[in-house]
Amino acid sequence: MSKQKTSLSEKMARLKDSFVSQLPERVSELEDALQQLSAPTDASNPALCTLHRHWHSLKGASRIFGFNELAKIASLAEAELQPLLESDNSPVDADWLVHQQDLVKKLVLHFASLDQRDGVHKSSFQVPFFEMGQINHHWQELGSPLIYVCDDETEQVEYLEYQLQCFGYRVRHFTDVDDFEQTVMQQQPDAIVMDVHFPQGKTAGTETLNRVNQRLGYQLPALVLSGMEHFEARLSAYRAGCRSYFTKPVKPLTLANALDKLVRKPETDPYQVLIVDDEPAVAAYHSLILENAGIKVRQVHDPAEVLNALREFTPDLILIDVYMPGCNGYELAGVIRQVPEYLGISIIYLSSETDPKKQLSAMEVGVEGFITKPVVPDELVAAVLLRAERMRALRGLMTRDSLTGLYNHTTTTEIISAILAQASRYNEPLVLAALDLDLFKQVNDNYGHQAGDQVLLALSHMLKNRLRHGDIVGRYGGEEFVILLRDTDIQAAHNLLDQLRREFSGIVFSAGSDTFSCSFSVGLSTFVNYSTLDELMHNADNALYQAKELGRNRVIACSGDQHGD
Ligand SMILES: Nc1nc2c(ncn2[C@@H]2O[C@H](COP(=O)(O)OP(=O)(O)OP(=O)(O)O)[C@@H](O)[C@H]2O)c(=O)[nH]1
Repeated sequence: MSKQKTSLSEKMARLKDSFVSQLPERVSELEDALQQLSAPTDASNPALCTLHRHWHSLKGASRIFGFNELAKIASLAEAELQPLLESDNSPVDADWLVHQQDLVKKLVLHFASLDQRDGVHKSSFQVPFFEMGQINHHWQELGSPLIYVCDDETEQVEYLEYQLQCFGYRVRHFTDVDDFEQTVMQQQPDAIVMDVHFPQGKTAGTETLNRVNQRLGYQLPALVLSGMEHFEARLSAYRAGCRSYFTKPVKPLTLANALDKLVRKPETDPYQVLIVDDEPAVAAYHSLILENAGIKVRQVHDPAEVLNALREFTPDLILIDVYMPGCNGYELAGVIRQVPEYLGISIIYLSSETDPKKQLSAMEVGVEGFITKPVVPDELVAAVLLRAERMRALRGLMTRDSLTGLYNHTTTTEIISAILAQASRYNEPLVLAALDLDLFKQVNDNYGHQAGDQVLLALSHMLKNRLRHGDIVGRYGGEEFVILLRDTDIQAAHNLLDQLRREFSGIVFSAGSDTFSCSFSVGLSTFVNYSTLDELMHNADNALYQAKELGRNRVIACSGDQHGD
């Protein structure tokens, strides 16, 4: 068992112990509620509600921690309460009360028998469900993706290697399949571009790939780039796990897009979930399950605190318990839905309520689903991931530019403004770059709008691959981009953008039989404490204007900044 699994099961065992140690308190709460009901009063309903809440939550927690007998007793008691709750203020009869008290006694007896069995709650705690798949963090390494290109046609490959580097890939070239095999067994790349035909055989390339996959025990992300078009070559590629097959010559952008799909990093920001449950142990239990799947969780135990929590924590999804004191889950969902900014957040009930009618009416306040406790951990993770992914995808449609996938104008402005406010507080050095493609109208006019789109795609591709995770890139307008480089001074920003400028102008685009290149100009401005986004943009735009005036294809820093062209 891995270290992580051990510590998880330890945490789970601690939660279970804490549930057990709180049982006497739960029993006295039940006894108090029954005591109140036995006193002759007109207002029996609030006491009935309290009693119902105690039984209900005991049922849920007992099921979660595997105390089935306790859960059965609580469930029976809860069912007996139901008709009384549904009929307005009908009196509680003596027999009914005695039966409820008997159930509490039964609970106490069962609890005592548990306690006599030495260490039962510790040793009986099994967490086999934590054997579920761990998140693959293989992609999250720093730097540009590393590509192995295995092809014995040196000239063609050198050209391709250069082009892929312009798109932000690191490339290592092998002309011999044996060399490739030896290296790949020691260091695996992010993706492979493999030829099929080598001196060792007609399908030696794909056979090598197949063998490597078998030796490693998993499939490396790979695609085939071959001069051969026949079926045997394609079949061997498929058998080696290559779902993409390109015949030479291939456009560098086409290949870069295919590689992008192979090496695409999953969302680097973990999904965020807010759990609202008045039972700290139950909230902690669900929290552990989700955290184990790489999800970031915040717990709130008092419904009145939810709006405060939402001001600091932006969840993709909120999981709400239904039965809570003061404000039930349905009411809380309604309150959250009153706030327009939170209308888009998915809300799911996590409750032991199994009555389908109640579940259905609970969803009327704009709640997306009902997960019944006790949950199967894998199912909870799957349900949460599914909705969180959808939520992110919807958010993506609103915040991203549809052609390039970069932030759109509005979102870029919002994100950069928020970062500037933070940078003022921490004195973080920042540089804003305004980037504009040169003579782009001519590209469209000479080679067509589609060719122009390819240039925009290539540029955004390069920027995404080459900038650091915390940097912000947005498509500000048609052929204008804005970049915020964090924790960077003007000199370093100048060097980086100048390097990108040189590489980008080296990309060869093709339109029909024509080929062409394209360049861009950049204006830079530095962030000084208290400067606003408008000021920064204004300064960067002035510098960009100068760059265009001076002949384009250059990077200029705003004259107030130390570094010129
Ligand atoms: N293909 C394509 N073209 C676009 C898109 N958005 C804007 N454009 C084009 O970008 C061109 C911008 O042209 P101009 O503003 O005259 O600038 P320029 O030709 O790049 O000249 P300089 O900026 O002075 O170097 C226009 O022809 C727009 O139609 C787009 O999404 N796709």
